[in-house]
Amino acid sequence: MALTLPTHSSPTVIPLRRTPKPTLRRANHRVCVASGGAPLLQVNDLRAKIVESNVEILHGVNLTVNQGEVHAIMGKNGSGKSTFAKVLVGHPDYEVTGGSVVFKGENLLEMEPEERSLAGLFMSFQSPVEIPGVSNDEFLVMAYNARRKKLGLPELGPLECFSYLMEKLELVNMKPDFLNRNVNEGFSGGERKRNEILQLAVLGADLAILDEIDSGLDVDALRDVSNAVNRILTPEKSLLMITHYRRILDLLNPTHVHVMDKGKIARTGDISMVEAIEADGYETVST
Ligand SMILES: Nc1ncnc2c1ncn2[C@@H]1O[C@H](COP(=O)(O)OP(=O)(O)OP(=O)(O)O)[C@@H](O)[C@H]1O
Repeated sequence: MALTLPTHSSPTVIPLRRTPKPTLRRANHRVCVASGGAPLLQVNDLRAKIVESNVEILHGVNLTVNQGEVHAIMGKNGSGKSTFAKVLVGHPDYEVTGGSVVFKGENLLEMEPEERSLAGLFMSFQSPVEIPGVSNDEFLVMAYNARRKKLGLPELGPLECFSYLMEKLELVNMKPDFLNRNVNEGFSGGERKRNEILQLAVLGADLAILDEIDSGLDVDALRDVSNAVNRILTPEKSLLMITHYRRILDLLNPTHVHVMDKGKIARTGDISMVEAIEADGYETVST
């Protein structure tokens, strides 16, 4: 299923950490790639609509994420950030109506949601769902072994799985009791978010998409989650996070910050752009 990589006009930019003033660029302004890793995700003119209503939400998103980069997407409520993330993982509520998405050299849009996950795409949802009747450890072991199989690795037996899961629990600073409980059933909002990061730690991913992982977390939980994400990230792995808040950006140190507006990436810059947003709102950075 390998495809020729398409040309694209994604907003790859050089992070300007020493620039004293906020850096704002038009999304279609093409400059050099900063982090220099191989392209991992290439989104070109992606358009998508809600299946039920036929309303188009994404009106031509362009974005390139290279290996080792940390991207943050910000933007007003309702600008299309979560829709973009959900379209990337193949959520059935949306239909792609145009454009292309290449992930690790393959056409992502041709893959079923499960194939996308096995290929190394992980998404933590804004509101993680419960899976009644399935314990957290059963779910994690099943998903992890499926990923190992896809990678051509032997499945882990129960004892190996147990020690692997304990190591990951420690990474996320979660109590072992959470393994015996059904996935997210009765979990508080913050516990659900922490559990999402446990899933990421267990499964591993080439690209993790975290949709408002910081919402509803207390300060300690936010620090634990950020520490865990920083420890999971390697020079080959990348992160795409959606957030409204500066605090997580300071902890995860994005290489690129994008502003989504009306279903498009309207601006791309570095973390200094967040200062402008916090001072003057999105009007100064939207189209
Ligand atoms: N399944 C759906 N059914 C109906 N409307 C939808 C659906 N999905 C998205 N929308 C609409 O599409 C628009 C974009 O929603 P989306 O959740 O992507 O915004 P967002 O930028 O993530 O917002 P927020 O910052 O509030 O989380 C909104 O107006 C939303 O109501």
